[in-house]
Amino acid sequence: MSPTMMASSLSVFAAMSGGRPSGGSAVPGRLASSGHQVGKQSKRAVAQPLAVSVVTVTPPPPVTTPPARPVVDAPRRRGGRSADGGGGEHTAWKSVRKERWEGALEVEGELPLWLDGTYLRNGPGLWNLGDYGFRHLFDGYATLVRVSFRDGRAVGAHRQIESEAYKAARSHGKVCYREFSEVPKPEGFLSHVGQLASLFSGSSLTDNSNTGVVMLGDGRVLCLTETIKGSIVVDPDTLDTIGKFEYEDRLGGLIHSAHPIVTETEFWTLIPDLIRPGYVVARMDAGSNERRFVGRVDCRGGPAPGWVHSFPVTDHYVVVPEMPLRYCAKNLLRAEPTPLYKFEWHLQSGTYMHVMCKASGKVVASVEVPPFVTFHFINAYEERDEEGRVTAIIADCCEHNANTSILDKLRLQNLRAFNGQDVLPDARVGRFRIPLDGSPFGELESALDPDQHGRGMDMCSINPARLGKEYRYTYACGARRPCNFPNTLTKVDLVDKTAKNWYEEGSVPSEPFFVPRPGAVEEDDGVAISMVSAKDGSAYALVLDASTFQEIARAKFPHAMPYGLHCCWVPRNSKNA
Ligand SMILES: CC(=O)/C=C/C=C(C)/C=C/C1=C(C)CCCC1(C)C
Ligand SMILES: CC(/C=C/C=O)=C\C=C\C=O
Ligand SMILES: [Fe+2]
Repeated sequence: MSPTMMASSLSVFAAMSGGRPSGGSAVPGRLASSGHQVGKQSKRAVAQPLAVSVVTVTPPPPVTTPPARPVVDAPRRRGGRSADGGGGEHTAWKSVRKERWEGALEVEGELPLWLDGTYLRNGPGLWNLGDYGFRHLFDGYATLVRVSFRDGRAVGAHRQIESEAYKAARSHGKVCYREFSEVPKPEGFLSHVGQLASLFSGSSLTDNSNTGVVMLGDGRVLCLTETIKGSIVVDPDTLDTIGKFEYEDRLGGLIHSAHPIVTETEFWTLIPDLIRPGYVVARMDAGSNERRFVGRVDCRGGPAPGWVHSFPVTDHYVVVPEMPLRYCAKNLLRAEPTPLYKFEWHLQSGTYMHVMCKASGKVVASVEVPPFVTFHFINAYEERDEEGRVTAIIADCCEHNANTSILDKLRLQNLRAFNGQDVLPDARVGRFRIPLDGSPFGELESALDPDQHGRGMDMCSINPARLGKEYRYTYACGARRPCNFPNTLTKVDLVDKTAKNWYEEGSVPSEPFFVPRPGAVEEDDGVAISMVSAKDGSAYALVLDASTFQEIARAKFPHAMPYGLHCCWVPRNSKNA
């Protein structure tokens, strides 16, 4: 690729800074259209549509399971066959077998009567197209799961999100957009040129919103990934894909943090700027589609901003992390994945934490910290002295001991290949202290002995009432060794520095999502809900008492369910009800 082409391709990854486009003229929200190039190119391919099973709505228990019809679960040419000694792959890593399903769930135990609303979980649940298997956990097409609780009963459902990327793959039987590691195969020189052109505009990037699901302050439910075009509005009851969430502003950028901070009144996001390395901090009011520029953080290291899958806020500040695991424009354009996919490890460039005042947009601290690797920040809060002055920001994250190998461990081949060996890299609750007195350095330490949670730590939640405030508990996935993936649920007490753990042999639990009891005063008064893929191929929503961390009930799906990522809670009395 010529330097000119590379420069123009970079421009589409620039976020507007200070209200002006930085280094490029593109307004990517406009350019990222329906993937015209992809459609044209795909016409030549032999259409290989995926079979789609019909929706099944079953009455309350007893539940009869309709015969599962494999739609997309065929032998892989790539992506790895079972290497678990012949017992078959764990269903956590097998593609969802039905396009959509709904039905009553059999409940074991007693669901609390106050639990009245809908738990939603998003995640990459479909990793196969015909006989082609995807490479990485993060590549899968989004599967949205719903468990609605009322009067001690539970109804479950799941459905594929109808992103452009998924619909194109379904009609053409192949990957048509750039996913986390998968890239559409070029068909000859001309289409290769077309691909480069579409990359420059951003139109070849995926809108496969397979990562998060959030309820905005106005009740709209949004599924998200790291591409801005992959912000998709869904109906939490039918799981219908309603349409794209259009950001009605000129902030630009093609990628953003997968985890905005969402409250009843606002939405905070980070938009990395790959041209002039930095981050734009933006805020959107509930009920609006317009992000407003708040401020900009310039990177202190280079050559690109650090990956910002998530970031934390306090009541008055936004914390902007600058990890040595940085975006890499060259890798974004490659056809084949590199060991760190779209990223590069730049230890020598330094590691920083920046703090921006929410009200003024001014950077009030920028400190160097020890290197770290995280996907997920847990929470942050303001440390104050006796006079009530803020002296420092405390920020906690699920920290992978500055080791990027976790990305490789999340390749499907590795996840499917568990043979009893302990191969999950150690992780911990990393606690940053960022002084606000102008000191150049911040601290990073383990918040508790990582052995308390088996040295596994990711996929965290907190009581939303403690967002940005001093807090005591986080719920996350931990480990019982040996394992190749977090296989426990853990409740971490950051004051006592202890953890309570839930474990069931061979089970793969997903993020334990905290739902507060209405009217609760205590921070841990509520439940933690996790979807579990069990060793025997069954799947259920596990409801733990968040205080004791003991099981209260499980609501069983009549069929297997794959692993999934993040969740949200839609209370029955929300604007959606
Ligand atoms: C599931 C999860 O945690 C992360 C998903 C990340 C994705 C899908 C990232 C996708 C990207 C592209 C498709 C191109 C631009 C770079 C990058 C943000 C990595
Ligand atoms: C599932 C995961 C990490 C597990 C490792 O311990 C990370 C998911 C990241 C995206 O949301
Ligand atoms: Fe995430």
